[in-house]
Amino acid sequence: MSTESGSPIRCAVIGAGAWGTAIADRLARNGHAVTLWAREADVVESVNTRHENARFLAGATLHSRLRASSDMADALRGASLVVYAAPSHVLRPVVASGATYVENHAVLSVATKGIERETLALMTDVVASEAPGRAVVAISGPSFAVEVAAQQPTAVVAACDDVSAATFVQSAMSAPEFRVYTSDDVIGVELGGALKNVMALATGILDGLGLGYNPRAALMTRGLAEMTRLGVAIGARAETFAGLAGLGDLVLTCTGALSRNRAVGVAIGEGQTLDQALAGKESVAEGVLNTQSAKALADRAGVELPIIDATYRILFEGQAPRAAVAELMARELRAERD
Ligand SMILES: NC(=O)C1=CN([C@@H]2O[C@H](COP(=O)(O)OP(=O)(O)OC[C@H]3O[C@@H](n4cnc5c(N)ncnc54)[C@H](O)[C@@H]3O)[C@@H](O)[C@H]2O)C=CC1
Ligand SMILES: O=C(CO)COP(=O)(O)O
Repeated sequence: MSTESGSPIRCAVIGAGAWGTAIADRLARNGHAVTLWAREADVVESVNTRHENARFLAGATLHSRLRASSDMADALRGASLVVYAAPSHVLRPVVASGATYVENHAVLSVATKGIERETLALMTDVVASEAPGRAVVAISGPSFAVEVAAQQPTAVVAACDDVSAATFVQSAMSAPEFRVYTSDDVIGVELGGALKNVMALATGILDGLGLGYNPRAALMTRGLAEMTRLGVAIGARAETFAGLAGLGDLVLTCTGALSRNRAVGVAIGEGQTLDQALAGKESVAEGVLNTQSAKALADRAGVELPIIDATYRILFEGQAPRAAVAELMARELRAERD
């Protein structure tokens, strides 16, 4: 299964939002033959004729070898590597709609960050259940699509319990400006990517309230403790949350001005409702749905997550952000390690 960097393979990237487009471009730059599946005809046209995804990644010049298609069979046939990058709420139907065209020998991978709301399944489990019989590798870590497309140095992690599948993805994607580590802690890597989006919303709310730097640092630190606590309860390793898909992505998304989740939080902290903050946006803020699924997952596992609960109350129960902050600060005093 191993691919030396430099031995070209056929790849399909399914989902042409900002992240799918940046990944497809990265693979094309490594010499692979890449087809990017997009559901929007204007995206296909824009990529194929102008080497740009004007709708979801405007301004980035894509490699001329990258081809887009709206035909799932065309994209998937002959592909040795398939990367799914549709948002979490539509990943299952997107994978299912192309499952019959996926090659038996293909390595599957998923770059979506989320927990399925209805089933509380991780994204690798969604892919595995809709296109069974192949290894599924989670790709996660601190990686704004626009910076990857601009070839700015980035490090991510590819996680699978099948080490050779993770190494296959590592070899196919790595480049001087794109460093891919491997991991066998799929749950930790996936949960880190899903939960940091909730923390980005929460830190955005603090920033929107104008509360300064102290609460942001406190929230990120205690947020990481919550992420780790839930992860360990469902089978992840604690140290994974100190890695790229945990702390790394938490720092990026909670502090980076490019984060869509953080921006939604800022708008809410400034006084908008959730509907107002999301109005007119075509891009996804996964943290919104993932606040619901993370809370449900924690309830099922019997784990206490005060910051995620507070975010839930603000987003879905109308609690005033300042009241939620006051409630968090007034919780019973305890030792840090508890
Ligand atoms: N944008 C980024 O910098 C990064 C995004 N991600 C993750 O990648 C995933 C995809 O996000 P983006 O690429 O940013 O998306 P985006 O926000 O740029 O675009 C939205 C995407 O959703 C698709 N979509 C909307 N409704 C759909 C439907 N009913 N059926 C099928 N597809 C539908 C659109 O076709 C489009 O591809 C998310 O889980 C996100 O958290 C991960 C790392 C970086
Ligand atoms: O996951 C991301 C970077 O790693 C992107 O975060 P946002 O979806 O908040 O922009």
